[in-house]
Amino acid sequence: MFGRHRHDREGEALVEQLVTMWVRACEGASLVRVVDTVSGPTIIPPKIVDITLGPPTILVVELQPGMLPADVVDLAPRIAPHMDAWGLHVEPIGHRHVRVALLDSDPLTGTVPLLAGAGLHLGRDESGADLRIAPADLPHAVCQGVTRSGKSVWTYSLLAQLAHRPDALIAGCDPTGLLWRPLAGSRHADRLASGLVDPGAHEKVLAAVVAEMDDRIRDLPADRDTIAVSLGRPLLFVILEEYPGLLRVLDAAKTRGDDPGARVRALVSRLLAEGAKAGVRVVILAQRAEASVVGAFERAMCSLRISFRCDNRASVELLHPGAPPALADAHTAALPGIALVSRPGHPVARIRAPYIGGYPEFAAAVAA
Ligand SMILES: Nc1ncnc2c1ncn2[C@@H]1O[C@H](COP(=O)(O)OP(=O)(O)OP(=O)(O)O)[C@@H](O)[C@H]1O
Repeated sequence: MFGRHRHDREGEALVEQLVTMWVRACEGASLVRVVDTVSGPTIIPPKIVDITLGPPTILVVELQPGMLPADVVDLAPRIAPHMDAWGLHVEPIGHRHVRVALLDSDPLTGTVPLLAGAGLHLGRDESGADLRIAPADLPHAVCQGVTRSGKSVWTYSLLAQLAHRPDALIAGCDPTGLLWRPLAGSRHADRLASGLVDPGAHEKVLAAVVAEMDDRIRDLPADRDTIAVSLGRPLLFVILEEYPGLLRVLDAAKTRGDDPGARVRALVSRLLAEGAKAGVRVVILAQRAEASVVGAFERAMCSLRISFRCDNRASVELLHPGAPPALADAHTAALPGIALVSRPGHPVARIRAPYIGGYPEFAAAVAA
């Protein structure tokens, strides 16, 4: 029938039990193909073709015609309890099979240390794999999460990894006034605007970065459409901390002849639209990536999207349209540091962000 990697009697009984549970769970969750036969409709669930007893127990499952791996992912929250599992980790194998790991407990419960390495360490997924992206490969990003969800800690880890890289410069706006304090006097300081005492400082910084981007594009050799990142021309990471809050303050200062919020929006739009080829990467941070602030254009430009705990399913769907509803609902109760990540070519995934510590550890890492 199929490979069983524990050949004792107990193993045989377990395998049979798992097959029965799988069939019932798939029937209950409607993960079945219905075929009309002479004796009436017949229900056929995806077929288990291999079982490796764990923990974690791994099933290799052949999908029925018309099914996609994403169908199993979507229904996993309904199937898992009936397989006596906390959850299922589903990975496609080719087009017709999936590997289903039965998880005893949330694999993201433990803290993940920030690990040094070539790419930026952005988190660890449910299979234990670290999500690393080389700085040059990082697309524009948007990160949301309600208060105490772990957004700041994730930002601290990102900045700690960028602060000492000779091929990266940090720029941007921090209306809270805390993020840039440890970078005072550093090589990044010229491009950082902090606090709200002088809201115009944020526009000046963004205008300077846009001017730098224009210079870089103007200087592109005839045979290139993207700049070569070098120590002389490092990547420019434009971090927009609490971007909606900044825009609210600027919009409140709007007068008949002056609209600073519109100008800042226009500068950020230019960075998003043209920055990638000039070595500019934008990271938008918000409690909620509300449509009035992070509109369709901004979302389309930010292909890395990270959501820490959100207050409701609709907030999750702002950045992860098409996420399984059960996953989006469960994310409203996520622990601090646990996020959903969407990026091109990958299904939405749960990760645990690396933990660098609190503000003192961040300040020490950035200043070191
Ligand atoms: N990756 C993580 N691993 C473990 N614990 C974490 C992680 N991220 C955050 N925490 C815990 O959650 C707390 C809140 O995190 P953080 O300050 O980053 O939230 P926040 O979303 O930025 O909230 P606020 O908007 O209020 O600043 C931290 O003090 C820490 O105890």
